[in-house]
Amino acid sequence: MLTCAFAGQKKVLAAYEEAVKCGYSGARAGRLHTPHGVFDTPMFMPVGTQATVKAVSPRELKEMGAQIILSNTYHLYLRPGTELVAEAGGLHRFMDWDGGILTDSGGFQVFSLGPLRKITEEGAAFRSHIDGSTQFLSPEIAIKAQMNLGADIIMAFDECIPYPAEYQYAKLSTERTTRWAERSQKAHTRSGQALFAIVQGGMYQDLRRVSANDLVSLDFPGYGIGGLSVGEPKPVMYEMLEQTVPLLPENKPRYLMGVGTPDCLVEAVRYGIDMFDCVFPTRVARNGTAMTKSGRLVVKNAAYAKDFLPIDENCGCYACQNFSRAYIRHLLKADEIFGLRLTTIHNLYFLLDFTKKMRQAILEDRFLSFREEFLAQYCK
Ligand SMILES: N#Cc1ccc(CCNc2nc3cc4nc(N)[nH]c(=O)c4cc3[nH]2)cc1
Ligand SMILES: [Zn+2]
Repeated sequence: MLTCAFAGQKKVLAAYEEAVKCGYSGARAGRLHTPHGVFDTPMFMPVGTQATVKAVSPRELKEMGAQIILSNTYHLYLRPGTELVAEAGGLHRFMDWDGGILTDSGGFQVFSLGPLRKITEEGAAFRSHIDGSTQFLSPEIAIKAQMNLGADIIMAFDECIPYPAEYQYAKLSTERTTRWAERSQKAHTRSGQALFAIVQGGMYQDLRRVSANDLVSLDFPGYGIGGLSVGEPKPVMYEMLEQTVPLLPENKPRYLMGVGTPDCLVEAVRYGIDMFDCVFPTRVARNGTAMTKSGRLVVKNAAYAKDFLPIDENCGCYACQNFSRAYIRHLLKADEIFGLRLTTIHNLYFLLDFTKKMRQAILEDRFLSFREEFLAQYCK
């Protein structure tokens, strides 16, 4: 079963002005117990949408410190089918990954990938982005699919409310997501696997509070915070976190879905978030952009043609330990696959290492100064 122990940062605010300006820090360092191991939080989960984290191997993921990776039910349901994965022995065996796996329920993909979708109380009808066939997902179907895949943590079927959305639509959708969470819970019969609910509510403080309270009363082992990182301004995302996180049980993990960049991670950790996932590091890597503590470095740019330094001299990743910006730029310009492999390895290592540094700062009770120093150097 999933259990957590969190060592929160001391609640005592330092006497000086900055601490009050920064506000209370809800940052905490936890340990997540799953059937595939005990994992440290805060954590970043590399995204392996179609049962592979694009361009890197399970061995490389392990070497860079990945603990839990994310896969998408929507994609694996459409191709190759979750029954096939079950026949192969489940997702861990299928992709040869012995760490933790979390599967998203499809709630986001159906509403962002599947064209011509129709939502009813029963579920969501949509057209497959692969072959245009008419498909249907409901809480029961999504949970059955995730039990077939056999992830350690699975997500309730929900609707990710688009941004912006009218209050009345957000209200009705959030209430339906809560009913779908209850149906997900009833359909979930696989022991040893944790089902997280997903808090919705759009960008409305009152709906966020109602959603959180209703889902907490259904007593899930962990909580995703959905409906964010959907185009809203970052201050609005932080405001929704401020309204939502304090209502969630302190002894259960909080997972902010679809986030993302180190500035958002450090702010969300301050509000008490433990888990993150995002395609950002792997997607921008394939466009030749590297993530650094000072912001993005577009390795493909001509400026790096004769730059024989690594992407980041202080980075311990395979790319920075062995190759120069000039070499990686050459590979990217030549469309050599190894080039985007190296940028992907660097970006994933950067975020995984960043969460490790945040955890250490929390354990040493210096998270707020760590946050201040990082944000002062990082340009978005
Ligand atoms: N590069 C790049 C890049 C591409 C997309 C994004 C946005 C990711 N945001 C996001 N993922 C989500 C997944 C989600 N899954 C579910 N089931 N429900 C959500 O409300 C939800 C909300 C999300 N918001 C961020 C960066
Ligand atoms: Zn590196």
